[in-house]
Amino acid sequence: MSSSSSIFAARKRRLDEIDALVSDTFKAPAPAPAAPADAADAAEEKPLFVPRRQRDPLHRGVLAGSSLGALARAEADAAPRQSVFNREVEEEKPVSTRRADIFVELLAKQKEEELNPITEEERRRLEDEALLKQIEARKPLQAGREFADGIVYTEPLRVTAWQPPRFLRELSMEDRRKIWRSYHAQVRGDDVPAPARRYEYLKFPTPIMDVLRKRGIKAPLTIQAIALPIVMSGRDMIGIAATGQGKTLAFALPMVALAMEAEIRLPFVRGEGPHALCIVPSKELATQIYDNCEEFCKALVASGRYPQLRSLLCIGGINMNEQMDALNRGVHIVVATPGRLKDMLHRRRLNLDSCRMLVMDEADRMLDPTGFEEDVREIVSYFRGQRQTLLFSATMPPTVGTFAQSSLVRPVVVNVTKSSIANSNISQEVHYVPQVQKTTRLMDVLDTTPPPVLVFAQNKRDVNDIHEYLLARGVAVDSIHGDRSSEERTNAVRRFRAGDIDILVATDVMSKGLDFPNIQHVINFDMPDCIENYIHRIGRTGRGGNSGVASTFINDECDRNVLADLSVLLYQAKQPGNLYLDQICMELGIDVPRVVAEMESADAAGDASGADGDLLGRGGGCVFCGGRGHTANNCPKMLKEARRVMASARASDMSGGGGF
Ligand SMILES: Nc1ncnc2c1ncn2[C@@H]1O[C@H](COP(=O)(O)OP(=O)(O)OP(=O)(O)O)[C@@H](O)[C@H]1O
Repeated sequence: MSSSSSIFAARKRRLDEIDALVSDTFKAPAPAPAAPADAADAAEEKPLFVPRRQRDPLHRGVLAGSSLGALARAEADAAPRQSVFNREVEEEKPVSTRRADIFVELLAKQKEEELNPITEEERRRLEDEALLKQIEARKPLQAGREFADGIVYTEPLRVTAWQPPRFLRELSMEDRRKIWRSYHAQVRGDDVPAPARRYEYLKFPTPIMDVLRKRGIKAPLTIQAIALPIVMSGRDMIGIAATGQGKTLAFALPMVALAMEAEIRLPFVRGEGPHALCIVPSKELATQIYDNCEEFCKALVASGRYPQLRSLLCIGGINMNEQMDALNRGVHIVVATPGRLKDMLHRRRLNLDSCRMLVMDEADRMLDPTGFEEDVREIVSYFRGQRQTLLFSATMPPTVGTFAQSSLVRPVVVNVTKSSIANSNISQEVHYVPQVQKTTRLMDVLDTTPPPVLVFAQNKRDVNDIHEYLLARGVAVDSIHGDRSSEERTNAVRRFRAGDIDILVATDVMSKGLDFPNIQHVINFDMPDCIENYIHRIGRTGRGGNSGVASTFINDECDRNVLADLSVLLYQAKQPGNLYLDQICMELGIDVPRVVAEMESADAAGDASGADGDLLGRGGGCVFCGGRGHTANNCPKMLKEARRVMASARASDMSGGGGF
């Protein structure tokens, strides 16, 4: 197929999808039960109740940065600004009609493009630019008081008195750049502290050094060597490093150090704290980080030379009454998932009045408008003073990274993934497996490596089916997904960690941040719906310098754009290709070697330009999900989100409330 006809075919498909969405929107809701005559009269007199969030055109663009968001925002911007006291009364259009307007406009725009084509490249550039503008225009994360008083911080907050040893302080900027280059790291920001090649340079107390030694940790890994001096100096930071590269210590150690220094300076009285807050997307990850911090806190107090530090695990499913003692005495460190933390803040069981460090691990998920952004906004609104903000992740799509940067104070961005975002310790295999043969093929692939093995599937039902299938064959297996109780999830993780089971089957709930000792093999029973999740999933193996295998089943049911992303990723990571992936790329008109060459030359140009390049990958690929085999125009994640937003809008229209 020629490339222009394949582009046309792709466009046609997209038009069809949009047509389907539009016709879905117009679909009449199920007829309501007939109302009594007088009730019907009353309904005619009173305007229908429309929730406030639905009245606000911005909320219809909850999918910030999407075409939907763009159109909704454009609509909001175009509207004349009116004083609260001098407001024209406008006839309110029914919500569903307004939403339909957006789609009609979107459709018209697409059709016009069909009639007056611009070059593919030009169109992509314009769309990406518009998308990034939308993201940049998003309100930064702010505490309530900052918002009310218009406070803008311009200088970083010195949260500890720590300073680097003199010889590091005196290193010239040029020498610092040389060291970063020797680490293959890209570092951007002004006046960035020099990296520390040894833990001794970081001056952590002896009990902390003893714990590191006990864990077999001798020298800082790259992200730790670069990030720790930056974080300890009080700078806001975005740290991007491939999975399993030791990001946790880069923020856990400073959290403990900050809490320790604060407690020594001014001991807590009842009900105070925390000094440091870490929020993450899953309970399992929160537990893992909490355990990490606890080990350091316990070692400090056990030495008899340091005061006791109390940390709190704040996740759903945990009985907070059991932690009342710690809460009453004041907690120094809180590790939380957003839902439970919001609840604790609402009920004033916890406050952030003295919190000076905010950490988000898996930050792209935390700040993604389709993830936890709204929750994070609410949590940040509880802060009462300036804080140091640290964002860590293995992936950072440009839209999220750009927004994140806008919410930090003179941030330093550290990217140690270089051009290859896939972890090179992982051997990646891709198998074409028809849907009906997947389970039998799973047994074959399982036989190729020793346990422990993690199997990922997209749907909870598939996870249950695989679990039962393996159990029936006498395999020591357990499973995790969102519908299993907290207790079942905790047990499964504990048994897998302890080696009581060989195989854990899970949805993506387990794909981010979890660190199991020495996983040999990750099997993707299906291809995830975006390339970021693929990177996180396979990153459960090949961690901390170990090697591992990742096997992925693909077939005609997979999203072709995600397969194109995978093809680029494999080529970039110098992994064996796959004929089926090659064929997909050919059909989509994607020249994989050229895409990779362009990415590498953009990286090289960034390196050569020194301190002011862009580390958030805006040089190519999809600005919405970071995939390199497609652009925002045909981003599967965006399309999926559009469908989700439409479905929830329909549901709320039908129930008469809720909003997005
Ligand atoms: N300096 C070090 N030397 C050796 N091993 C280390 C070092 N630092 C961390 N590790 C080990 O590396 C493994 C991965 O660390 P960690 O979980 O922090 O990775 P990560 O970058 O956060 O990964 P992910 O992106 O998946 O969350 C852990 O088992 C950890 O104990």
